Amino acid sequence: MDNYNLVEALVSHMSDIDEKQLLLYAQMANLVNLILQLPNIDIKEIAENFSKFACNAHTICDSELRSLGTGLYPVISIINHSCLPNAVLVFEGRLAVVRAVQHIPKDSEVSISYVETAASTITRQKTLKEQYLFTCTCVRCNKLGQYDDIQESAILEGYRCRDNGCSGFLLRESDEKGFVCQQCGLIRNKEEIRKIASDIKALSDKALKCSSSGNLQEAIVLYKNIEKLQKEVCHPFSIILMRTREKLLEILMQLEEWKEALAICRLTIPVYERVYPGFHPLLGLQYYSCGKLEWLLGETDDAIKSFTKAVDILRITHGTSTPFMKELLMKLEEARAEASFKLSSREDSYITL
Ligand SMILES: C[S@@+](CC[C@H](N)C(=O)[O-])C[C@H]1O[C@@H](n2cnc3c(N)ncnc32)[C@H](O)[C@@H]1O
Repeated sequence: MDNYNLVEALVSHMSDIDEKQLLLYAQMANLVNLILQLPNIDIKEIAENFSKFACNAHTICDSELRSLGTGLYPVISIINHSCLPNAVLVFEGRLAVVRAVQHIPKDSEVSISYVETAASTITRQKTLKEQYLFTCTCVRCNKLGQYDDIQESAILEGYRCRDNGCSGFLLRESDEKGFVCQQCGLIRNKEEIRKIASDIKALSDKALKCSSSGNLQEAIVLYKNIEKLQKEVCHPFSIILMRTREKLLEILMQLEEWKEALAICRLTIPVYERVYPGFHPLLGLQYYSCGKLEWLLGETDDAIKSFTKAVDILRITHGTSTPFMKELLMKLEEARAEASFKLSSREDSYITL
């Protein structure tokens, strides 16, 4: 590396990590020493670099945010985290690009998110503390414990009301026997929820085994059953239900079950809009998937709407000059051309009649 002095300046948190982790880094450093056999090697420095890597490295993704590996970008590592960031980090090949997703006033700090933002405050804070060793005090985290934050967490990771027509969220009853809907007051029995949760767990274990062993047909059946059970217990805007649908979508796409895939993709959109608001790349990409499925299935007008929404977001997060964006813009143009061709053929047939 030409600019090792930048690595030297990175935060390592060596004094904050626990003994078990320290020992692991020391063992890894010894292994490096054994392999390299260099004279004057500083084992402590190598151990410290492992620690630096853990809290400064970024996941390198392709344009569709599929993970490709991990890399240390010392200049990008200057950027702090926020759960409501004003910028995103994307990769163009190996090149790391930070793009603003909102107006950033002069002299204010640029922030990106180190973690999945679609999670409750407690979950986000736990991940940040464990991996990056700090307590986040961003605008979202500062609401921890306030009614809005409790409501948001209960919607994202909690349970739904027993009445299917009610969109309320549930909180634990003071005597811990069940959960009370904060909208209609209905009580949901703890045992009923526990039973469904344990059925979901058993099915999830099986589904995971099936999908990793390539038994996709069986996996689909199991994920559909999981989705059915989760719909009974999870709030309609639950991210747990959303993750199951993402898994279903992924397998349906692999099996080329386009119609069912589109139905599932459409179900995820309102949840994505809620949990990835503004110019979030994941929302843009979900619109893009939706558009591709609609176009494939001949639903050209809907495809144009979805591609347009994808372009509106992804031109901000991904720029407009990458091959990925050029392909999306071309698809939008082709869909528009197809729609006008369909329209003119319809008009021609009216004239003939
Ligand atoms: C990639 S570095 C960011 C740059 C770092 N602040 C520095 O000065 O070198 C990640 C580390 O920065 C600190 N950090 C990042 N975001 C933070 C935030 N929102 N609040 C407090 N500390 C933060 C944490 O110590 C974290 O482990």
